[in-house]
Amino acid sequence: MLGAATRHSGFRCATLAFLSLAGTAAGLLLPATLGRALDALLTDPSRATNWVLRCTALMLVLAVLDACETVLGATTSARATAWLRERLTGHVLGVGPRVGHRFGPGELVARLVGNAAQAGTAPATLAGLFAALAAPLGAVVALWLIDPRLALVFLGGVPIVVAVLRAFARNSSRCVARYQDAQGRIAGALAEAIGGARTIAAGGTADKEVARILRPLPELSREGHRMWRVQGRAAAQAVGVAPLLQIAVLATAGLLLTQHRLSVGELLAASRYAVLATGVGVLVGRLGGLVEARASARRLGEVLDEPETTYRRRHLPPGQGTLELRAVTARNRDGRTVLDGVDLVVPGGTTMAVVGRSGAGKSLLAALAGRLADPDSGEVLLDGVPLRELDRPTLRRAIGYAFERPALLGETVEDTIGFGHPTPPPGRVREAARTARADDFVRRLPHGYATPCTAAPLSGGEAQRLGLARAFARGGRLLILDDALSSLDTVTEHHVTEALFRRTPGYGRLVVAHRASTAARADSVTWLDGGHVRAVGRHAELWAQPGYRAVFGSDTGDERNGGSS
Ligand SMILES: Nc1ncnc2c1ncn2[C@@H]1O[C@H](COP(=O)(O)OP(=O)(O)OP(=O)(O)O)[C@@H](O)[C@H]1O
Repeated sequence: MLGAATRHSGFRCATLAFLSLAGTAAGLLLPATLGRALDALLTDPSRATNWVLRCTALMLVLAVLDACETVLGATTSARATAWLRERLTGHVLGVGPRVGHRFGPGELVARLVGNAAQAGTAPATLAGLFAALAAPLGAVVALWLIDPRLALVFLGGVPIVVAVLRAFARNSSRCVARYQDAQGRIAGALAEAIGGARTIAAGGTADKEVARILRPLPELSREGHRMWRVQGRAAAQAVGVAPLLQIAVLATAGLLLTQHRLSVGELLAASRYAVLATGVGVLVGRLGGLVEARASARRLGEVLDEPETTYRRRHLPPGQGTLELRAVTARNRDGRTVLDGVDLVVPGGTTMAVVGRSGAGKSLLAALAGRLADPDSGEVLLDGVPLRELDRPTLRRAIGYAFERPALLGETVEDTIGFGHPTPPPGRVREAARTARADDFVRRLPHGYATPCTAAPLSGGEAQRLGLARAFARGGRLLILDDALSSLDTVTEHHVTEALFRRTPGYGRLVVAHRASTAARADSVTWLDGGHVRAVGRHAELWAQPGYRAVFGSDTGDERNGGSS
């Protein structure tokens, strides 16, 4: 993941590394130039101006390079973050609902926002790290050039510095990973609570919820403190070692000066190179940044590892939306088999209701029927073609969905009904709204169909009618309603199902139903029980069985005709 982000910012990263290295080179030249200027001032003042001017030029170059590095570093991080977020968002939507089931919306948002921003700093940090490494290395070489003994004295203390840095990288990466996990859990619980705000308010459990959301807080605090301790320890050890090394180099340089092997200027240069060579503080900072970026990238990588749904290139032959499930087995995310070898045919041009007790797998079957999920084994076919072999536009044009709680996406009410690709023409949107019995209430909204969704507070039934209108407007040869009629009043439900179930040739309908009235109007009913299809038949025939009646919470025959006749 880090490699991909760095490759994406390749040119900027290379420029940044070049600027950082140029800054390091200028920084390394400065002590030698200062030393020369000092020697010239002491021995031959006529040459001193020249050296002083060189020192001034180097300082100017350093200031300009530093400014460029700051701007380029910030924009490189911003661009890498934007690229990561775009890639991740595309991937999450490409995988489909499965990824939401695995990570939860809060955790995904935390990764997409927080972790992507941290991982996005990696290319700039990496470029800076090279420069931060080059400075001490260059300083040691400079010490060697002044006098090899100075470099040897310094190198004697290097193993301690390396040990400090290694311990820092190892310990801090553990703390950072745990810290980010705790952050993700808080975000996940918060998103759940926001989604369930009504339930929490009704239950009067706000305080308990706050406690639940913030449960990982002590762990967060513990890991945060541990991180500071690791960083503090590394800095303290570095601070302890650095002055000792600097004094050793300076003492050696002083000795060499008394033996006339070094000039005063070289002593000055050596003292500054000793400071540069022990500049572990910058390295610790850069290394810390890289550790955080790596931990974040690991969390993004987990999301990207979730395989995207793949499509093939087949198209559909002419047909009326015949749906077929062949030996379909599907498990939930805990590995429990929900549907076990289900065989089912919904003949084109007919309506089939799917009924069963809560948790029987009706919604899962609806998801498999339109390839919102793939079965673990078996095959789902539309007009004889396996769904896995269809190309995406063909699949999505052929199958329309309406859900129990439709998401009202789009700017206006008209947008939300026409949501999808291609956008249906306005005439079709109105017609679909009339079929779904949504036209009346939409026209009563402040700006009718142009009312922004945010300014249209809708009841559950109204939202469901917009969801139904969306499915009708999109058309297609198979329409799947997953409990999409549950919030409609019985009169509206009657009208909608009449319009929907009217023997309209040309497309099939699969309707997850909880009400006997809905099942009664379908051409046939599939009764799911214990992972299997227990029976397929007409509602009136199945009603004779007590087990079937119990699905609707009734053991009397009163609802035989759906209670609506
Ligand atoms: N798209 C899906 N992918 C994987 N598992 C799913 C999917 N939809 C539902 N499940 C799982 O299938 C099991 C049955 O849930 P499902 O929602 O299908 O039952 P249901 O019969 O529709 O229940 P209810 O009438 O209460 O809505 C659950 O364990 C659920 O987590």
